[in-house]
Amino acid sequence: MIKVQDYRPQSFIDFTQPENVAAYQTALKKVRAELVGKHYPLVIDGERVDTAEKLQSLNPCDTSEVVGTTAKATIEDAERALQGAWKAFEGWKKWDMDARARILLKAAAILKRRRLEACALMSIEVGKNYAEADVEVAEAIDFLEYYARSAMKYAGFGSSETTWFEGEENGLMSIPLGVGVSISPWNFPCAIFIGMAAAPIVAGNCVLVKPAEDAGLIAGFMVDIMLEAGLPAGVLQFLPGVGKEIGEYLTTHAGTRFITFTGSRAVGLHINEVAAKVQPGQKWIKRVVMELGGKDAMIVDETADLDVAVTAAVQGAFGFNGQKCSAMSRLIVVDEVYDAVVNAFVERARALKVGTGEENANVTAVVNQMSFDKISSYLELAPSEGTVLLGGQAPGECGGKKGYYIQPTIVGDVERGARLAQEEIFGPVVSVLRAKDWQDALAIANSTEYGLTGGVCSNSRERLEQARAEFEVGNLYFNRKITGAIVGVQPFGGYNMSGTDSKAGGPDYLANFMQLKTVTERW
Ligand SMILES: NC(=O)c1ccc[n+]([C@@H]2O[C@H](COP(=O)([O-])OP(=O)(O)OC[C@H]3O[C@@H](n4cnc5c(N)ncnc54)[C@H](O)[C@@H]3O)[C@@H](O)[C@H]2O)c1
Ligand SMILES: N[C@@H](CCC=O)C(=O)O
Repeated sequence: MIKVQDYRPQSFIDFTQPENVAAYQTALKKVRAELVGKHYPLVIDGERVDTAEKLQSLNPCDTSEVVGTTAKATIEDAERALQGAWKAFEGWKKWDMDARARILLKAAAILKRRRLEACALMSIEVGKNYAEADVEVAEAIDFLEYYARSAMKYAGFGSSETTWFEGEENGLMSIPLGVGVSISPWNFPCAIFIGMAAAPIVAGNCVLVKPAEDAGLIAGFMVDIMLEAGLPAGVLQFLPGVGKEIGEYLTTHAGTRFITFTGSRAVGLHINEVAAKVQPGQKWIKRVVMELGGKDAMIVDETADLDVAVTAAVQGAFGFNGQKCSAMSRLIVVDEVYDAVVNAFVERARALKVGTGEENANVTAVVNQMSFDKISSYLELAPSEGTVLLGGQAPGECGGKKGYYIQPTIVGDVERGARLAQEEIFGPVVSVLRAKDWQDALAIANSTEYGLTGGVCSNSRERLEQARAEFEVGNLYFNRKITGAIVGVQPFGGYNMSGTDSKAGGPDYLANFMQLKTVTERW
């Protein structure tokens, strides 16, 4: 058993302090000097492997800038990585749990030292402002620290309780699954990327990690940290590439034991389907862990503190431009306070500054052309589905820089069945819905197929308790924003079409990557 203090989440950097802003700006300069323009090859069996074709990472806030490149894995690379990982698994599965956990703790220590570099890189690569980048890197450190400690409870024989039976020893062993594929999104390209790799790895599995096409550099940065921390060759195979090519190949492959996927509902459901089909030579049912999208709502009733509600709405809707699965994309307000809440919400949102991540703007550019086009199409739809109260334009430039800029947008009086109220837009666009009363508000909140995050701003104990029981989401928040779950504090994940409710950063998350063996010895 390793000797560590109890897990405590990282605190966040206070960017109201000028010295912290100055430190961030120094890190931006360092990253511009040392990491921008860098190329990350694949890592297969501990070797750096380059490819003829490359993937480019563009700065979304200034699309004339190529931030850097990664290799682009081919099917042959994916096949080699899979075979190599199975070889590495033979050794890795025999490591003591605490020895594996030490590698995560060492990686966390390195990341703590390089915290601002990781932040600055994300400001440039995906347009995160300082606080959003910092919260994410803190989460990445937390995942490493938390999963290292969680692993302890699965170590050895008898890690789960069984009932005593006279004349026998009975016990449960948690054993790793084998080799899996981890496919991650671009919106939390540091924390989710590393959390989805570290958890199966510490449990004794080997993992092929496929980062999102738009955020390969921060992924490469994190892989370097894991290797520096001492991860043996083949345990983590780094395979930047195209989802439809190598992602499809690996999720279909007979040799893939498990898939951990975070991304859109459409891709997730497709993977779920192909993974369910047994391929020739396949000897297991693939384990699939899915974290998908959301259409998350916050309700404000007539008993709420309106200032608390409006602050929560602005933070939940526009943090990282609404590009969070947890983002408040529906604000449901009871009729009695509708005008007061909506007017205050619009005024607060109007004050948000649009600009680059490096300038620490409140709202920056969305990640890529595809997102820009998709969000723009919802902006075109908006006037026919409600009243555009703020924004509504996609200028595609800001301060003389061409980028994927969308104005923070609020659309009032959207009907519950409208596309704006049902489909995940994944940008700075909020639909406001008017509810007759509290019961109607709760019914509206539950009228989607998703079930990820939700919130209630109310001072009615009875209603909060009703929401606790009946609001159909995996993460429910009262009288605060509905984003920003902290590892170990608010285990995260949704149900219904939002995923398999696997609860990243929760006490049982590692069990997703293990199987149990019951062993009985008659004395
Ligand atoms: N529930 C959560 O915890 C959570 C967290 C973050 C993001 N998300 C969701 O992720 C989405 C945004 O991320 P995105 O745009 O990167 O999602 P996406 O589904 O487009 O892509 C996610 C990953 O899947 C890969 N991929 C694409 N097609 C594939 C295929 N056929 N086979 C295998 N892999 C394939 C991509 O290359 C990428 O790495 C949103 O819907 C958001 O809600 C959910
Ligand atoms: N865990 C993050 C959301 C991750 C999805 O994008 C939050 O709680 O806001």
